[in-house]
Amino acid sequence: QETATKPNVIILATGGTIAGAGASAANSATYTAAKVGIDQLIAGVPELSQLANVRGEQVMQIASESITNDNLLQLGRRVAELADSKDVDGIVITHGTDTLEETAYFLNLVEKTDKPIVVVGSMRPGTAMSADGMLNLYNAVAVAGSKEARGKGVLVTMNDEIQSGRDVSKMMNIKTEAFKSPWGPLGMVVEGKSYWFRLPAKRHTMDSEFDIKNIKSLPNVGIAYSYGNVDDTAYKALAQSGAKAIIHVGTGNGSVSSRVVPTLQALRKDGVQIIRSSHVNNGGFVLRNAEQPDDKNDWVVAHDLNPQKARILAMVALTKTQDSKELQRMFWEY
Ligand SMILES: NC(=O)CC[C@H](N)C(=O)O
Repeated sequence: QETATKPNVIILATGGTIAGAGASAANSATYTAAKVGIDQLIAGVPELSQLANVRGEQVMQIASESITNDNLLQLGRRVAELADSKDVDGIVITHGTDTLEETAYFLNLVEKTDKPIVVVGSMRPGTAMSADGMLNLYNAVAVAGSKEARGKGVLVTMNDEIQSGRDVSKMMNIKTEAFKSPWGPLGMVVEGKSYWFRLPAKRHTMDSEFDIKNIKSLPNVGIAYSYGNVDDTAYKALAQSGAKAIIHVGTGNGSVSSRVVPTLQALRKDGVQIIRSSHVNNGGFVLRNAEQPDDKNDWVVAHDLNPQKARILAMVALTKTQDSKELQRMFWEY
């Protein structure tokens, strides 16, 4: 029943394991993602109605490894429309966990609202023993409906933690404690109540210079992974396929093999932006002019952003500028 005192929370469903179904309760890892519709998901957690007036909308029904830039834009535009509505107090997005961190960071950059936006998934399908989706969704609605969550950027609620959508990453599959941030969670949500401990320091949402309403399309940005004995095949192929920027997934401090350096210098001269990130576990901590002379090569560093998050920021940034110095500024600020 609708009441004036409860917040209005919209759940936008996109698929993933939180909407997954397996053959038996023992199937925690073997199942089909994106099977269950949003109305059924909401009906499965009647306690949601104690937290908020909840309404669901099926935006897509996919496993998140298959998300496209067009899907991202479609979701981003719908979030912006709803955030503009005075009948909406908070937005929850159910999402597959594989690319959840990318979508959360994208929305964190482009949504001009201080209303809570919470992205949530699960590691086990609803049909499994000890399924985690119900509680994760309950926590997401609790946070999205709370006043304290306003203005804190896009959030992710998994495993009782409130994480910043900018920082959080799927660090482990299978485990329900899959999502971690190198800088720690922002808070906890327990029995529908949130407990906050820190705030994001980077620019986001209201304070961002990017706006989904001004983004018509996203440019082609590719990722090339580095390792011992790497050659330049992948970098050249990405450039040939029209990449405007290449995220170099370097070793350690985003270092670049001497076998690849001349190609990356040449690609930059041809107009391709080269952005150095790292493949160390948490995304690393890549500093300018350490390991490689970025000033001389006119390259950019991704700093603490992992490669997939660096790709998101590069795409969004390139809708505004083609200048590598501006790009670098954005990589420090977001
Ligand atoms: N745990 C999950 O959500 C993974 C399922 C699927 N690969 C997806 O990302 O949608």
